[in-house]
Amino acid sequence: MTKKVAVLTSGGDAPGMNACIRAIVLACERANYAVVGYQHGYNGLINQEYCLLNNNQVHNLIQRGGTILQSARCHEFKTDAGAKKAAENLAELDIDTLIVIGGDGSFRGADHLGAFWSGQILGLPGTIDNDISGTDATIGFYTAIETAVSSIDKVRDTADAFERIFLVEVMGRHAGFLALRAALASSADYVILPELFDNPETTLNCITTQLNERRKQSDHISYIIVLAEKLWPGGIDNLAQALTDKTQSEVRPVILGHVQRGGSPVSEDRILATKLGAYAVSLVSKDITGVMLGEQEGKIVEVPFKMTWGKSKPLDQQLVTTMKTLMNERYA
Ligand SMILES: Nc1ncnc2c1ncn2[C@@H]1O[C@H](COP(=O)(O)OP(=O)(O)O)[C@@H](O)[C@H]1O
Ligand SMILES: O=P(O)(O)OC[C@H]1O[C@](O)(COP(=O)(O)O)[C@@H](O)[C@@H]1O
Repeated sequence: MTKKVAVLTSGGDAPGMNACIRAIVLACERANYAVVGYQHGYNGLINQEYCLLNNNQVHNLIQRGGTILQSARCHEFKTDAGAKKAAENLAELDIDTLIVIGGDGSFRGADHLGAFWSGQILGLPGTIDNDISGTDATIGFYTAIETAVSSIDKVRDTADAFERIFLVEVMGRHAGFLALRAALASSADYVILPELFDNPETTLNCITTQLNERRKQSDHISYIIVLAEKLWPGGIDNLAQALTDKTQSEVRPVILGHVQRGGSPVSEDRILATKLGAYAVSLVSKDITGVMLGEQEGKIVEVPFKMTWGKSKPLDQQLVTTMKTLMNERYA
């Protein structure tokens, strides 16, 4: 074995992380590199908790959600002592390359580790939120959209049957990528996004105006509002109450929650994960470190870790315009 590669998954798990691990293991086997899987995110690095990976472990894996290495958040890794311990453990195992599959927090961690360990560190974007600068999409994003859309389709069935207003909260941490796409693809009536949120009163007035316009057209309407998480002051129940008070209508809140993190990855996530995983292994022994590998317009790009969380990634402006025309500003 000429090189030793380690891989871990960190932060919020995302569908496609397993597909990525599989690609790394198979590409390493082809290159005759040994592969170590650290478990429980950065906790595994600090506690020297690992397993050897070969093609037996990754057989029949590409379609499975979650991550066979488990994921976690790890406060100790943010300290110098934690990162130093991780560096010692990597040196003890003679690791040449560490591949971190995770979100922007995990890349801050990877960057921090680089101050204590001189081995090669590569990052692969894995999060349902798609909130990482430097890549058009993240592993898990497409599956989470499908999950949210199929759930909202079901909500619409009961919303129509009862002619009710429904609020559906989707994940995204502080970013609206998932909410915007889920709302458009499920033909929701209104979407409340962090990037465009003005204030509660303005938003309530817009929704009420829309409802009044719709009621002029028909006495029997249902109405679906998609809400990005952590956005409405006091949470989704407060919004439900405010809407009930303002419209005298029945409003029901639904929080999709962690359902959006699970399930079998859709083909776009499997392909992105496979492409980036195999490409990461092709960089082993090259003089490239401290970068995330992302995809921009179909091409793989190498983005320094510091650029992945630096500036906030903009929403697709064409989608925003479409959303405004067909949804939020339909009667403006
Ligand atoms: N500033 C930081 N310094 C060192 N490690 C960090 C830093 N920020 C995050 N991490 C590590 O990365 C882990 C995952 O980050 P988190 O933000 O929770 O998820 P994600 O990677 O999905 O964005 C954290 O639990 C911590 O171990
Ligand atoms: O699993 P937890 O700790 O409740 O975290 C929930 C958060 O994790 C996510 O599902 C994924 O976020 P990260 O990928 O940044 O970890 C967010 O959408 C959500 O806000």
